[in-house]
Amino acid sequence: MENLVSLKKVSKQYGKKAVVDQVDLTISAGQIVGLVGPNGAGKTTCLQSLLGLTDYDGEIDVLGFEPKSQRTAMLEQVAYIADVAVLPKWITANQLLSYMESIHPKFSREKAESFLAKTNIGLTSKVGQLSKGMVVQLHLALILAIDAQVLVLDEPTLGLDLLTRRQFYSHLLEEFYTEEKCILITTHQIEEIEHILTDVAFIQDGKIVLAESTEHIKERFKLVAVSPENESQASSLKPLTSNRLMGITTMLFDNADSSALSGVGKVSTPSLADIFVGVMAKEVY
Ligand SMILES: Nc1ncnc2c1ncn2[C@@H]1O[C@H](COP(=O)(O)OP(=O)(O)OP(=O)(O)O)[C@@H](O)[C@H]1O
Repeated sequence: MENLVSLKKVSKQYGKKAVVDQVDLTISAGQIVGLVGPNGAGKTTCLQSLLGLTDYDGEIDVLGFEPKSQRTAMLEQVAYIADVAVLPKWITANQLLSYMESIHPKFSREKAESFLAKTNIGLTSKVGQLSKGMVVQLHLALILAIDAQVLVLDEPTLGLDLLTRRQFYSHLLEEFYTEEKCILITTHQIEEIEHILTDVAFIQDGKIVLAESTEHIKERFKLVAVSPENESQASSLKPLTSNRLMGITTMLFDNADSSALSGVGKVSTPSLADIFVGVMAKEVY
């Protein structure tokens, strides 16, 4: 697989604090990577570094460009939705399309219009007259109409209702994603994107604490509902976390022997959210 994005030992300090700390990450064509971490973990700073929006130490390569020194050329091939994305209230959808057409060589007005035709946004609608969800849809129409190989999304569905969030991700897969492209996405709502992710990177205190394909991660971690008589035996297998609810103890294991696990209870595959909580707990305690 062709590498589209790579970060090598990337760090960023604010004062004495390293908010991004020696981050290594590569993203290849066809990958949809979730960068997941608690508030203040360094997700946005990582994205800003790879978009050349902030200075950093270390090496970043995006489609052969160095973001710090070749930002303008790089951004012709990279599309980006920021969590603080703001469009001016007075502008109409039509004016926005014309503006994008005039500044971006890879923007297709036809694509944007066909996307907007599936929404309630008219070409004469002003941004100020749209709901929050509609503004995100308008933004998405602009982004999806750019023939970019790399798409970077920072909390793209923040503040949207469940239906609009689902719609956002299905549009993303249908209208943008192909095997030649990659998507890097940060979100707190991991349950909602786990079905579309090919890979996940967990970040805490600026450090990547786990980076794996979702396929491999689900083979590696197991959840076991342990019956009371097997609790001490299960504990000796060193679970990452242990939770008791209505008399049943559920333990999360990382790389434990599968026959030993099936000997102490009912084994199932955890969700990415379960794994995230387990890995973060291990890093904290
Ligand atoms: N301009 C800045 N000056 C000083 N500190 C900053 C600046 N920008 C970010 N930080 C700090 O860097 C750390 C990482 O912030 P960042 O926004 O990257 O986190 P995040 O993982 O995106 O968080 P969230 O999920 O809350 O959006 C935080 O401790 C934040 O306070």
